[in-house]
Amino acid sequence: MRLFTPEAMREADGKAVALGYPSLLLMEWAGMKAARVYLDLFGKVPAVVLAGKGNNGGDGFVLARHLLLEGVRVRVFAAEGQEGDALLAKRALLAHGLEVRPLEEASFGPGEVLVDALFGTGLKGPLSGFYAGLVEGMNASGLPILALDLPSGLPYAPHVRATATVAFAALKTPHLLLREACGKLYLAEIGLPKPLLEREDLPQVATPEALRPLLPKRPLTAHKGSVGRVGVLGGYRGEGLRYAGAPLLAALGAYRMGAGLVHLVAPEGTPLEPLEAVFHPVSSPTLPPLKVEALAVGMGGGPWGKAWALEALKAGLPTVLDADALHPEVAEAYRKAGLPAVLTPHAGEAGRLLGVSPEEVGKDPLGVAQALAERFGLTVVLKGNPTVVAEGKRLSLNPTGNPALATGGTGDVLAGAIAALLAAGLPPFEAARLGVYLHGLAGDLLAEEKGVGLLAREVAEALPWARKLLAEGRAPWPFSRV
Ligand SMILES: NC(=O)C1=CN([C@@H]2O[C@H](COP(=O)(O)OP(=O)(O)OC[C@H]3O[C@@H](n4cnc5c(N)ncnc54)[C@H](O)[C@@H]3O)[C@@H](O)[C@H]2O)[C@@H](O)CC1
Ligand SMILES: Nc1ncnc2c1ncn2[C@@H]1O[C@H](COP(=O)(O)OP(=O)(O)O)[C@@H](O)[C@H]1O
Ligand SMILES: [K+]
Repeated sequence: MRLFTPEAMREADGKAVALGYPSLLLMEWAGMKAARVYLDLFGKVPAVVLAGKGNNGGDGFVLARHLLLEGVRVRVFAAEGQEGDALLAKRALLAHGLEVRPLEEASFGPGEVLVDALFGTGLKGPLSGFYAGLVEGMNASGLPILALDLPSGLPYAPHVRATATVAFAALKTPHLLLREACGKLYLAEIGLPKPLLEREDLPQVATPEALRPLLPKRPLTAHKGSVGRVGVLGGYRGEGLRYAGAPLLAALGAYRMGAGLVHLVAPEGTPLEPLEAVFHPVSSPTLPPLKVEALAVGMGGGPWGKAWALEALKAGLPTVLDADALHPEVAEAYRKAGLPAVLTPHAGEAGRLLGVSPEEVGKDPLGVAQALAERFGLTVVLKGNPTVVAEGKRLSLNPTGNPALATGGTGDVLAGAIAALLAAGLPPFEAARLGVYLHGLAGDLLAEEKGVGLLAREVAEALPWARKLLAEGRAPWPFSRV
């Protein structure tokens, strides 16, 4: 599935029309599907539809007509000046005898649901004046808001903070990058010819359908030496902060992602856990001879991080570079060696790699992930919400994961998990996408069951559960499809 920009969406709409597909049909399906979502979420609670003068407003008129037909009390306030499909949709509504009043007279109160049909993909620049005030009033009302296509105002401020959003035809960039504003996300099929949605030049959204075939097979004859062995190199012994558990969590992540054997190379004195690992206590960052197919390096490495990574380079294996191994000179060395390495920075580490602030990273995660991938010629996992995976020109956004994962050690688990998939033979981009997806899904399953307060080791323990759901075709979609 591809992530559309508003421009790409307009192009697809335009192509459908050029093929002879009537655009009014798209609008009819959009409004009808949104009405269905409204009924599912709010039943017969009275609706106040706020419609702009563009096609987003047109979707609002269609929704109003369908709600009316279902016996919902609807009040409609609309901007003046509709043309084309939006005007036809307005006339169809008027034919049902409903009054459409000027937007300036908009009023709403307790016991009503607001439908935001003000602006969609046609917004140019931030809202100001009357519209900014209207949007702020809608948010301040505390009433539920169903946004059509996009919460109005996005990607700028101010914007509507929706309870739920129905995205039409495809997910657009703000749906994933500014997800907080969207509330519960629905993706509505509105009848666009399918080939128009297949755009290889756009970023991908990782779907269960696309990832399931990547799951490494486990033949009957599998043994612990045949399904992927992982070496974990990390930890630090000296002055300053010590994350002694970090490499242990990576080892756990690797095992729980299906590794046959995990070798743990860590400073003397590191707890000998998990029990299932093969331990190699060392007095300084060194690479002992290991029979493994992939490495995870840097977790808890502190001042040893760089040395761990440069030692690990000698193995010439697919490697996940995490945490303290994430330095420009390390990434450069792996690029020169032509090794399939996966960098797994969070915003702070990505900023360090590129020489920008974490805030700058947060403003443009897609651009930053791509810039890192191009600069170092490696695979990049830029962690956050959403996590972005980049390699060359390819970009993939991960739809799973939630704020319950914002707790110490979950990134270490991820590094080990991706290394296990590399060891099982997946290419780096695929290992990264699948690892990130399953790690996020594990977090989602746990959050659903327990809420906030997860431990990183529990996330590792939930990886087989996530993997099983995906393998059986039962992985829940993070967005409802209508
Ligand atoms: N064939 C299509 O194009 C379809 C479009 N659909 C809907 O149409 C939407 C896009 O429609 P439009 O392209 O008409 O655009 P919108 O309806 O999103 O908004 C365009 C209107 O907003 C005004 N405007 C733009 N920026 C503004 C600002 N900063 N302050 C105040 N006014 C501003 C423009 O002058 C224009 O009147 C989609 O989001 C979707 O909801 C759906 O009906 C499905 C089919
Ligand atoms: N708000 C959030 N939504 C989704 N995922 C999150 C959120 N916060 C953290 N995560 C995930 O949790 C992990 C945290 O990794 P990281 O910051 O490296 O932690 P640590 O260094 O403690 O292991 C990443 O996979 C990240 O994507
Ligand atoms: K809208």
